[in-house]
Amino acid sequence: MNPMSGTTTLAQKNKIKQIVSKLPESQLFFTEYSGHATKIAQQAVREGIATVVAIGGDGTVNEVGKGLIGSNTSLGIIPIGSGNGLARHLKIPLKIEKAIQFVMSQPAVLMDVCFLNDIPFFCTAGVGFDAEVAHEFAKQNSRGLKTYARMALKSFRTYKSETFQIDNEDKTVFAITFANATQYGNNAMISPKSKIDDGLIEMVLLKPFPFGAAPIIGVRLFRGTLPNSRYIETQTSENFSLKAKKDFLIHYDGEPHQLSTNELSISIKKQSLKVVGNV
Ligand SMILES: Nc1ncnc2c1ncn2[C@@H]1O[C@H](COP(=O)(O)OP(=O)(O)OP(=O)(O)O)[C@@H](O)[C@H]1O
Repeated sequence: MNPMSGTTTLAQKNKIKQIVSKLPESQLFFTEYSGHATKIAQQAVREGIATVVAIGGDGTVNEVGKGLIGSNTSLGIIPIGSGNGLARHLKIPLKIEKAIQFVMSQPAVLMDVCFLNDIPFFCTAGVGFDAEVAHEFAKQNSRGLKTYARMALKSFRTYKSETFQIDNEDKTVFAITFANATQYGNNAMISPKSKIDDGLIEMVLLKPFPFGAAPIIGVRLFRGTLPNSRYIETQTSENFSLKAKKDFLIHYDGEPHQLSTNELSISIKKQSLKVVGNV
C-alpha cells in the first residue's frame, strides 16, 4: 500500500489495515519510497506468491505491475489513487471493501503491457501537454481531481504545441497519448475503443485547437466521444516511433519523467501480465 496515494484519509487507511490483517495468507506492506513497490513485487515473484495487490493509484499500480511482467504472479488492485485509470478500465469496484472482495473472488486474466523505450506502462502514456500537466501535478502537495484540473488550467495558459517526427512524418500537435486502456483516470476517455488484450496500441494525436474549442473537447473526453472531434486523429499499431527537437518529457501512467533522449520507441508485449479484472 502506498500511504501517499490519492486523497485517502487516515481512517480509510486504518480500515484497510484492519480488513487485511484478518485475511488468511496475506501480508500488508507499506511503500517507504518511490520504486519500493517494484522491489516488493519482485520479491513476491521469487517466492511464488499468487497475487500482489497494489493499494494505491496508477503510479503504484505501475510500480507493482513492472515487477510482475511475464511472471505467474497476478496483479490485483485496490484503487485509492487520484484517477485510478486502470482500475476503472478493468471495472474493479472503487469502494475498498468491494475491491477487496473482488480481488479475493475473481480469476486473473491476461493483459498487454506497453513500453515507452524500456519504461512499461499499463494504462496510458504520453508526451506534450499531458506530460507537462503530470510534471506540474507531481510538484503539488495535494492530490485528487481538483488539483489535477487546477494544474491542467495553469499549464494550458503557457503550453505551446510542438512538432514531432512521428513515424518519419512531421506533425505539430498539442499532445500525444499512447493508450493501452481507454482512459487517463476519472473516466476521462482519451481512447474509448482501446482494448487491453488486443496486442495493439492506440496513438491519439490532439491537434492544435482554438481556445474556444477547449470546453467541447473536455465534454467529449468525459462522454467518450473524443474520436468524433475534428482535432483528434487516432492511429492503431503494434509500435510507433517518435523524434523531437529536444529530449522528451514523458508521462507513463501519470508519472512524469524527463528522458535524456529525443527518440522514443513505443512497443507492446501482448498478454504479458496476469491481472484480476475484466478486460
Ligand atoms: N512512501 C512514499 N513516499 C512518497 N512517495 C511514494 C511513497 N510510496 C510511493 N510513492 C510514490 O507516490 C506516487 C503517487 O502514487 P499513486 O499513483 O499511487 O497515487 P496518485 O498519483 O494519487 O494516483 P493516480 O496515479 O491514480 O492519479 C508514485 O510516484 C509513487 O512512486
